[in-house]
Amino acid sequence: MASLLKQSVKLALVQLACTADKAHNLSHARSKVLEATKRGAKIVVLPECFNSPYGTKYFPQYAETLLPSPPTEAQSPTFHALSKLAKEANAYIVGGSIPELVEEEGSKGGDGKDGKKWYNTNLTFAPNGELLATHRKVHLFDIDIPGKIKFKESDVLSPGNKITLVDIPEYGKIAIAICYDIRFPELATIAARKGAFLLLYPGAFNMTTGALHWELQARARAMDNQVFVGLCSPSRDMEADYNAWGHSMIVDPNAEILEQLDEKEGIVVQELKAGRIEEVRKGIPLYTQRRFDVYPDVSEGGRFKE
Ligand SMILES: O=C(O)CCC(=O)C(=O)O
Repeated sequence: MASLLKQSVKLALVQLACTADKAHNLSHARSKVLEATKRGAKIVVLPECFNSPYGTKYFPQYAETLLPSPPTEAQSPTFHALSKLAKEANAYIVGGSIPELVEEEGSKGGDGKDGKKWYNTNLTFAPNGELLATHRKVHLFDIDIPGKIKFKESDVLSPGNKITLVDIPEYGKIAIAICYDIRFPELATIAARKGAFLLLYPGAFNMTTGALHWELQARARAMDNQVFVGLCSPSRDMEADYNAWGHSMIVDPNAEILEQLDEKEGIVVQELKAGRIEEVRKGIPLYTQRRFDVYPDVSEGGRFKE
């Protein structure tokens, strides 16, 4: 059987200390990505909102315009910094996420936003500096756990509307989604059934749900789908408004944690081995045991019939 991951590859997750200074965040990200590629990484991931603080009040302030693509340097310094960096590092850069602004001319939606829409958007670049894919966070982080945490991204952000699968010719397909997206297993399952060997989630869980669900979600998505999973967080800053959980980690297709950081800044680098997915799937052959005569294949748009 052909290996889903065509050849072994080193994956790096950069758990970056993100500040309120965008220019600093970009140059700091550059030095950490170059550190990762010196260690042999060929795919390097940055965290959610790596160029800004995380919080609804910050999204409009830090947002960049990405369309029409390519944007000018003034419209999106981050687009250009990542594109240059991918070339310099000679690696695929999965650029975490940034707040994106889309202005629809002449449209005033009556929502007080004057035709402006903001998204939480990933940009992924190839080693030649070309933009390979964008993913706008599909599931917005709206939660309210009394006495613990209340967050409502949808106060400001609009949701994306697609599953993002990126075909990397030398390695195979990777899926990119953002943070809260991990809580929706259908998205992961569809990506895996469409042939992804790796699910990547730039994310910034918090002190409440991080402790409860971060590792569990990572291992669950790997276990359900028998693929590699990478979660990349900012490091924790107790002086910031939002305290990220950290604990970036890479999980293998058998749901074993290959490496996990603590809350401090750091880099995870691990080799994803070609053939490992097939080895795990041979041992526990879920892929040939599914019962699409009993329940539908969500990756084929099947509907449940009673
Ligand atoms: O799902 C969670 O508990 C946290 C999600 C989150 O922090 C985010 O989507 O940014």
